[in-house]
Amino acid sequence: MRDVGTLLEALPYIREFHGKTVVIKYGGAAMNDPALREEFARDVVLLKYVGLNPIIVHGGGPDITAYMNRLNMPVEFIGGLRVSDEDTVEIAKMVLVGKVNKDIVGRINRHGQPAVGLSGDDGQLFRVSTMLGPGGEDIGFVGKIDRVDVGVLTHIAEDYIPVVASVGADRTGRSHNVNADEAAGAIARALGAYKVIFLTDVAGWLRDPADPDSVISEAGADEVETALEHMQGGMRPKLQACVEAIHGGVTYAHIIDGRLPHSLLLELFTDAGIGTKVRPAT
Ligand SMILES: Nc1ncnc2c1ncn2[C@@H]1O[C@H](COP(=O)(O)OP(=O)(O)O)[C@@H](O)[C@H]1O
Ligand SMILES: CC(=O)N[C@@H](CCC(=O)OP(=O)(O)O)C(=O)O
Repeated sequence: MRDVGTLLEALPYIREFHGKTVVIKYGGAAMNDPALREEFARDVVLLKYVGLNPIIVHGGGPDITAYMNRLNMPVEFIGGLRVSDEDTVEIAKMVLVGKVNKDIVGRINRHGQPAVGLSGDDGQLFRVSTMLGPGGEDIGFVGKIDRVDVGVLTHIAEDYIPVVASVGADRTGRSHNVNADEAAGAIARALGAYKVIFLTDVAGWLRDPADPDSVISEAGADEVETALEHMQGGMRPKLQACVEAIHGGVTYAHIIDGRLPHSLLLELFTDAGIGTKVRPAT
């Protein structure tokens, strides 16, 4: 009975989300654990089967750091963004496009839906300009997405699940490393997505980062903007991306715990939402 109850609980959500675009930022723990990687791919395939239009944007920061360590390269983050010289961008591109992207595409394919991997360069999906750190610091070739070619994504999404790696070039063709949260927010905004969902390695946005039980379950974009004035670390680009997505017309942005098996399905299809939900300002 419990199983059929779960299905019945999901039905109104399946109806609500049918045909809607959901941008999913895949990163954190859900990406590092092989069993969770497999479950994530299966969940995404299920979303496509029940009529949603999932667009995947992935990170891979820990993998980039691991390769930089192997090469004895210095690793530095400012405000959650990796300081990126030319060599760092090259490593980020190799790891994200060559390794992580293909792993995700392969898994989704194997679960029964064809996926296509893209970076900002493919079909000129997006163009970037060099951005500064939160205090106006020079952080190298870190890109902010200026323009997304929505046509490329909508075209591909008709038949495939797009899987986007967050590297792209500026108008002169110079490659930049883009934080994957920023990329997901910009893509959700450009597409006018219904939702953008960030999977990460904590339970959500925590009132006290040292207290895992202090999840803020719901916040307006205005409250998030105020908090951003004093925030550092990996949650910063995520919340920034939530605000930008909401300002761009995305209805809801969610930050959820990727360590929890099937967190994506729980967030979308059950009454008890998980993590942090960011809504338009009230
Ligand atoms: N207020 C906060 N709430 C939650 N996490 C925070 C907060 N402040 C800083 N963080 C840090 O942000 C991290 C998540 O960002 P990040 O490591 O970039 O994740 P991902 O790889 O999923 O993009 C958390 O593991 C935590 O260490
Ligand atoms: C500029 C910048 O910070 N780029 C990120 C890109 C990957 C990423 O965002 O990965 P996660 O989502 O797993 O953190 C980086 O180099 O780590």
